Order: sequence, then structure tokens, then C-alpha cells
Amino acid sequence: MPRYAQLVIGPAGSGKSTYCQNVYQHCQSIKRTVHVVNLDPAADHFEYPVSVDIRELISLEDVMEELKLGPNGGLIYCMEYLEENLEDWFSEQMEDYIDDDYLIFDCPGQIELYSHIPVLRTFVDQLKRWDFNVCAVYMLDSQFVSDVTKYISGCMASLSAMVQLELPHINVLSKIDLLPSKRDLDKFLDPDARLLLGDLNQQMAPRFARLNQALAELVDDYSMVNFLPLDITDEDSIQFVLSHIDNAIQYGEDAEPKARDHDPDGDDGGGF
Ligand SMILES: Nc1nc2c(ncn2[C@@H]2O[C@H](COP(=O)(O)OP(=O)(O)OP(=O)(O)O)[C@@H](O)[C@H]2O)c(=O)[nH]1
Ligand SMILES: [Mg+2]
Repeated sequence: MPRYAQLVIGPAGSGKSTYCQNVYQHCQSIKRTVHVVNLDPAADHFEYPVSVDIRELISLEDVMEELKLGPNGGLIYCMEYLEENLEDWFSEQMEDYIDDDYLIFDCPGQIELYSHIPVLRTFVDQLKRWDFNVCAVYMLDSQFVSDVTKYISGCMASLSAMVQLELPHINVLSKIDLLPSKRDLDKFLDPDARLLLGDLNQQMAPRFARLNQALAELVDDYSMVNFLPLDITDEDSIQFVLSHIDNAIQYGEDAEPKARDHDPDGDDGGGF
């Protein structure tokens, strides 16, 4: 039997750890077991019980002090150290989690990790060899929908992670509770390339028209850049996101089919 994993990624401060905490609590309330793994060597405190903690292997503070590295260089060093220790330290930690266990990996927010540094890809490949079904959960702060140019840059960062990791990929728009209005939200959840292009052209100088066209086509071609809204103040919203992810990794396939509550259109909306 496989094991299951979510790799929770996305820019710094996008709400990854908060998401992990809320999914953990939600699962507790519905009597479902999940384990949260901290992969952020810079994290200082957690609102969820940490099942495995990278800081027991290496801490950012020590690396910065001993190797005289800054926070970003130090983080990369820590992650590469984890990569070197996948077969021993990490493999030992994973031994406790067997058939059907469900792990949620809370990752650091450095964007380099998702664009051009291969550590997470190596990590994911190892999880797959250990028979994990893995899904990338890309968190984007909903403040990105306040401006179409920000939004397109968020989409590109997510696409870059998707191309690098080659995993089932779900984009989540976090912090929906902080949006002053949800009126225009739909057009960002499931973007229409032509509308996007119109908005981009309106905001940017004419010399960017061809670039905008290419970006809009890219979003359209992949037809994968869509987002699930997450309002952590609403249990149904958490369950909605979780059920899409479960579906992507075929969790609970043998169980009774789950009702897709909170999905007014009845469509998938997932980005993979
Ligand atoms: N209101 C609200 N605040 C949120 C939500 N998600 C995160 N936050 C706040 O946003 C800040 C950053 O959240 P984190 O969960 O630490 O974000 P992160 O992605 O783990 O950040 P890094 O690990 O530093 O990359 C914290 O102050 C959270 O309380 C949300 O859904 N709603
Ligand atoms: Mg975090």
C-alpha cells in the first residue's frame, strides 16, 4: 500500500505553515490521522505537533554562525545537507510511517528552491521511490489578486515549480478571509487568457504587448494555472481543498466516494 504526502510550497509568508496547522486541526476534528513534517530549518515555533523536524538534523542558526553565511545562503546549505542525508537520517525518520500514512511537508519559502535548485526535486524523487503518492500544494497569498501584474508573476512562479517537480499540482489562494471583497475572485481562480491579456495590456506600456500575449498564451496552454480558494476560518473551505488534494493522490480510493461539498460549479478547479 502506498503512503501519501503533500509538499506544501510557495513564497515566503504565503501561509504554508498556517495551512499545515489548519489541515492538521481539521483532520483531528474529523478523526483522521495526518503527520506534519517540518522541512524549514529557519522555523522557530509551530502551532502543530511536529512529527519529523529538519532542525534535528541541521539548524539555520548554526550554519549561519559557523559558515558565516547569510539567511538565504544558509538555507540553501541546510537543504543541500538534507539532500545528502536522505538515505540515512531522513530514511530512518520515515521508517515510522508505513502503509497508508499521510504526511504533510511544511517547506521553506525561498523561491530559489522552486525555480532552479534541484533539492526538492531530489527529495520528491526519493519519496516516490519509497512508494509515496505526492502532491505539490502551492500556496499563493490572495493579495496577489489585487493587481494583475502581481498575479501573473505568482502564476509564473507556480508554473516554474510545477515544471521542476513534475507532480500532481494544486494551487491554493490563501488568506481569502483578508480579501476586502470577493467580487472579482472568480476570474483569478480560473483565469481566462483573453481577459488576463486585456488587463495586462491596460496596466503596462505598449512595448510589453507581445510579452503579455506570450504570458497569457502560456497560462492558457498549460490550462493548469487555476486556484482553489482557502479561507481558514471556514471548515468547509479547508475540507474542499483537502478533498481535491486527496483526489490528486488517490487517497481513500477504497473508501466510499466523498461528497464534493462546497464546490458550487461541480467542476474540479484543481491545477494538475
Ligand atoms: N488572516 C489570515 N492570516 C494568515 C493566513 N495564513 C497565514 N496567515 C498569516 O500570515 C503570516 C505568514 O503565515 P505563515 O503560515 O507563517 O506563512 P509561511 O508560508 O509558512 O511563511 P514562511 O515559512 O516564512 O515562508 C502569519 O502571520 C500568519 O498568521 C490566513 O489564511 N488568514
Ligand atoms: Mg512556514
